[in-house]
Amino acid sequence: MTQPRHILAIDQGTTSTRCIVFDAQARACATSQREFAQHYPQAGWVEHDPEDIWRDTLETAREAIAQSGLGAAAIAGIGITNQRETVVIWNRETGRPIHNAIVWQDRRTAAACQALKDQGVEDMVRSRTGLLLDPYFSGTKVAWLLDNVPGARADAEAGRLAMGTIDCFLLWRLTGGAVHATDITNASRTLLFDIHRQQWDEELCQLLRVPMAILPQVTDNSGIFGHTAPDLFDAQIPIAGLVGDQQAALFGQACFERGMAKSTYGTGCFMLLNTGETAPVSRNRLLTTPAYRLNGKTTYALEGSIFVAGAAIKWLRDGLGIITHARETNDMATQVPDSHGVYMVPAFVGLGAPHWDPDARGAIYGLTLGATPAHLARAALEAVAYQSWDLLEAMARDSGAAPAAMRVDGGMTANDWLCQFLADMLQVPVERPENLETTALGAAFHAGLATGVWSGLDDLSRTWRGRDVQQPAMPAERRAPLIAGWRDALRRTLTHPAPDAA
Ligand SMILES: Nc1ncnc2c1ncn2[C@@H]1O[C@H](COP(=O)(O)OP(=O)(O)O)[C@@H](O)[C@H]1O
Ligand SMILES: O=P(O)(O)OC[C@H](O)CO
Repeated sequence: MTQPRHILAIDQGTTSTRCIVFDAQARACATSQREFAQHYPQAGWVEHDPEDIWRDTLETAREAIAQSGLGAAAIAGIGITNQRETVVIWNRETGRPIHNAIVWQDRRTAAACQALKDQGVEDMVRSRTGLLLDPYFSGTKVAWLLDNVPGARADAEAGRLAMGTIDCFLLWRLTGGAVHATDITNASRTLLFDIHRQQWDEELCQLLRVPMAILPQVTDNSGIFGHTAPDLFDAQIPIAGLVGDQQAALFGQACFERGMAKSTYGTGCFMLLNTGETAPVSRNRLLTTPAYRLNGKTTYALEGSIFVAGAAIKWLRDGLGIITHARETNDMATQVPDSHGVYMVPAFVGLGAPHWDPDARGAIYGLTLGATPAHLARAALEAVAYQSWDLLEAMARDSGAAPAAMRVDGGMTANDWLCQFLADMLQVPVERPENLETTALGAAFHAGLATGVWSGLDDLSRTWRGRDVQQPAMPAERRAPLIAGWRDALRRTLTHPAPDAA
């Protein structure tokens, strides 16, 4: 039989799960996708049912393989990429989760984070993990589960429970409970992992009250981590790539050189800048995060995380009912010459980088009787670009220079108007790739490296194909007052004064 040359990528995102089969030219040849339920048990809380995630993963994987016309035996490997920080705890014996997954957007541990800050440990946590004390990250969510599910803490201490981010949970299920492992990009988002020594940190585990017995083994991004259980597909497939979704997008965009950057516009927006082998501590409240580890060698990135991007467009549709489809916002934004002074600060779940204000809430300023749905839609899109500018500015201050270009991807980048406004605000060319599914592609790349479909990073770089480039075109005298208006709206929304920039 000929050597298998296709890869199945599993992209388990915040609102949907999709599986894509890629060929050796990095072209998608089959796709299957499902949206799944979001649970909001209290204001600021967000949960997912891990059984929904598992069911959708298995069904979409089977559908994509069937649609490709290939059998499972023709799949060289599976690459898993996932919404990061979202955490599940399950029983090792039964494999059943003890509670719903707590999602990255969930704010229930804001008080726990504040209590840790009051102990004066944030600088120590930052220097070891590259993160800040914010409910976004998994560690305080794990402690919440152990404290609130009856019997969980005792079970965890006795080694009966396992914890994992979604990659880890899916790897466990796909291997029939044989492998409890996660990769470095996911481990690094827990607040429990030292990104310099590259191991779980005993002191941090004690500080966050997480027993080390529940933690998974930490791996490179590319390697053979296990095989699918015999009853799942018509052949056992190696699981050969594991990577958090934003690091996957950086990899899928072929940003392998120091100084290259990408920004992904889905539910949230995540901008990552490759910093090479150095892990700089940000002076501007950005995160330092491993981008990938191959053969034990780590490449790092600076990251800016915005919690709400496309989610604001979803709110225009589902909350306000002023649009029927997200794509309508493109035409609405072009129907009006400007936002009519309307600014939206989409702090629906607090604000992430560079402000880190979990208590801020969304606001709309500048409403007059002349404001229309088109102005609101335009303000929601503009907010995404203004927030991106805040990140880029922080990155440029940290690294000495802005990247030469920004590679963009994610569902929102189908919006041409947004891409041009982004270029105008960022003042760098905005490059869209031919394949907008860069997250899934990044996971496929990792799995393909481990299974010999691709030979190395140069081979992967050759597969990257640009679709178009938006050049900055707005005159400075028009841009400056827009940014000033945004800054003013932001200042009115923050619950604490903006930290001084370094
Ligand atoms: N043409 C568009 N204009 C603006 N927003 C869009 C457009 N198409 C999709 N979106 C938004 O993009 C998001 C979906 O992007 P996607 O990358 O699939 O997200 P995720 O992976 O986070 O689930 C949704 O929030 C949707 O509202
Ligand atoms: O599911 P996405 O694509 O919105 O990504 C979520 C991020 O990984 C959260 O850190």
